[in-house]
Amino acid sequence: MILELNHIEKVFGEHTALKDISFKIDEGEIFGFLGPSGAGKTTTIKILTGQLKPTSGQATILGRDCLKINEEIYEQIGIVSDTSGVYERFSVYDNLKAFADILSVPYSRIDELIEEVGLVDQRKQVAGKLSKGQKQRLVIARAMLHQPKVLFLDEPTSGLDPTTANQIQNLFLELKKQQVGIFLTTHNMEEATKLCDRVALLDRGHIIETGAPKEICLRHNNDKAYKITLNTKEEVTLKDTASNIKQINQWFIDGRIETIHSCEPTLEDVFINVTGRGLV
Ligand SMILES: Nc1ncnc2c1ncn2[C@@H]1O[C@H](COP(=O)(O)OP(=O)(O)OP(=O)(O)O)[C@@H](O)[C@H]1O
Repeated sequence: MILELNHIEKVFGEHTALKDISFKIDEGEIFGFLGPSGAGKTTTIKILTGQLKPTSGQATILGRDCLKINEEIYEQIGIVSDTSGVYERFSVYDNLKAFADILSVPYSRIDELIEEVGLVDQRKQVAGKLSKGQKQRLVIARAMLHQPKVLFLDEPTSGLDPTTANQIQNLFLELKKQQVGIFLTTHNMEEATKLCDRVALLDRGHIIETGAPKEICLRHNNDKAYKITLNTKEEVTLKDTASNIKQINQWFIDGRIETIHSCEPTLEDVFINVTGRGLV
């Protein structure tokens, strides 16, 4: 077990930011924490990384109480929160070298990582002149420098174009193969569906659903329906009723169906159905 939260509550003054939060993350698992702004995602990361004390409940990371995280545990944690902390005037290589010195990581690891995150052409470029996506890769490389067992990714692809976001997401899938346990917060349900083994949907400090993305969507597939494109290019959506299924069968027999898809809800639909509000 890499992370475990048991009945965590966090109260700020009059405001309860987290209420009865429990989940576990295993090695090689990507766990997504999905919720709109203010839901409590960052507060959870702060509790898990020992930056904030919970009001009640217990949090452990790599077998140690999060309130007692020592250097040995910190050396096994990587955090990607935003692009602050990058030395703008240093090159990509020198940024990583500075952190390698702090973390006593051999320099051979720097080039290995530069290659892994796809910054070989930018190796000598100053960080201040990197694109947003390149800078994010640098931040990820920095978080991976000491080969942590746990990685916290707080909105890691927010503001990136879809192609860059996709490349960065693939990097996380590579890390998963290396058995890194990843805690990912995002507003982006497509990202969560692509990356996460399990997710928790967080609404105003409460977990309202948890499970594998597909499992959650199927659990909420109450109004089963099919979206069909006919060979006349006409598009129809039919509910799963006996007469509609008969009609669909007939269209198949007559060779009239060009495409057919089931219409199960997305994670965003589930969130809206349960809370009445969107994820963003
Ligand atoms: N130090 C603090 N003092 C008082 N209230 C706080 C503090 N930190 C967070 N909160 C409140 O706790 C709630 C959860 O905040 P948190 O930053 O965890 O949300 P979030 O889900 O990370 O949002 P975002 O996606 O915008 O980063 C919010 O209502 C916020 O105002």
